[in-house]
Amino acid sequence: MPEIRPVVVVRVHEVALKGRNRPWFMRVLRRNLAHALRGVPYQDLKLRSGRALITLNDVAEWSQVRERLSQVFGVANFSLTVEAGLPIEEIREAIGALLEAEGPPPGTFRVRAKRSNKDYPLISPEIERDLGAYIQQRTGAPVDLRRPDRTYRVEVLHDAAYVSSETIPGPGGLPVGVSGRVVVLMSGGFDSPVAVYRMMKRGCEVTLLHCHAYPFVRSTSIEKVVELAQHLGRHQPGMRLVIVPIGQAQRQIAIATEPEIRVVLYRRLMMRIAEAIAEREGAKAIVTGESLGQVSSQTLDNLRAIGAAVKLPILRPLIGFDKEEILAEAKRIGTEPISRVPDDDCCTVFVPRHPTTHATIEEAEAAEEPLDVKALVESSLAQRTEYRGDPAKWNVMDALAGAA
Ligand SMILES: Nc1ncnc2c1ncn2[C@@H]1O[C@H](COP(=O)(O)OP(=O)(O)OP(=O)(O)O)[C@@H](O)[C@H]1O
Repeated sequence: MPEIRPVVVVRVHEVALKGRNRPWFMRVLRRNLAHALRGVPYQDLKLRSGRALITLNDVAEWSQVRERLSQVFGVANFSLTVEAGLPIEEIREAIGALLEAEGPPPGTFRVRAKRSNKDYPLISPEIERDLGAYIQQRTGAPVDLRRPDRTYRVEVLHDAAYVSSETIPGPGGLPVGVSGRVVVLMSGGFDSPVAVYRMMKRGCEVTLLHCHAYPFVRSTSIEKVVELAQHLGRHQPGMRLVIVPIGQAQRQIAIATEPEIRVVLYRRLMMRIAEAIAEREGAKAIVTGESLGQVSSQTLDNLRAIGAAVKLPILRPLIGFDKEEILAEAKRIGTEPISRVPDDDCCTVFVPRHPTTHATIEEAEAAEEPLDVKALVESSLAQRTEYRGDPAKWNVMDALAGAA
């Protein structure tokens, strides 16, 4: 019996592998896998034939690796495998080792073979027949090609073969980093963290931006956003968070403008701050957690008046979602318990109970006329706190000191 070498085979969707971007795509995935596996002991992580192979020192490492891989976008599925040499006898032995470790199939079984090594002397159906006969002879289990109770998978690469019995679905999506960077406007609420998750799943690196009115209101939203960023940082190497106090700017807006339009003006201020940060960060779009008609500030008219303050595209991944759908996703991705903590929304300071629901761009621009908008953006930005590096080391006190 050969020594069992446990190797986790990580697979990506075929479609993502097409074209000239493939090597780069795989390198980004490799970086993200290494990030997800930090602190977990494993022997080696390498790329082979459009897969990532993680060699473990011991099968005992598997449960931790399995848990971490479920956080890595771009992973279609993965399996714990036994590595074998290329000769069919060695692949048989590896199947034997797998049967010894896991026991016989729970009922019927089939073998599925796939060759990236097209020079291999046997074609896939021949490999399947050979190994199927071997398993049958060893265990007596019957073959069922249509609806087997267990499928053994064999992947023949150029320098080794890998056999496995369980395929675990990954989160799918694209590796974080292949789609470019966005700035996400992040409150402490339920929606924006879900918007962050959605954008990361489509391959975007995110810089989070939180605006707050501390010390005019409590600091809870800042604490929540730092915690949310730490939680979401599991998916992205190099998470970034920028915290900007806008209480002073809001006060100046409140002095110079009618109450009904202030929420729209606060949002336009946030958009401009986001655009300034996007420029510094090399981000190509601004993202919000807005969903149409959810609250009074999210009517089509107001979204238009708010969006007109900036030139960058504004992406709203949740625009067509119901609150229940967003909440269900927030629970699934683990941000709901953090978002649930009550906080003070900075957009409610100095505003009436019934703000306008149908602002026009002209009204917003006219209301801003007495204000030096550029100076408001710059003075707010000057007080920002930037968090980079390992989110586990981020300290809320830095942002509070910056705003005091
Ligand atoms: N203090 C803030 N800092 C940065 N962005 C914010 C802030 N408040 C709101 N936003 C952005 O505006 C969007 C709409 O916020 P609003 O408070 O109107 O709705 P919401 O449904 O409560 O959203 P959320 O659940 O994300 O707070 C948020 O999803 C977020 O993208």
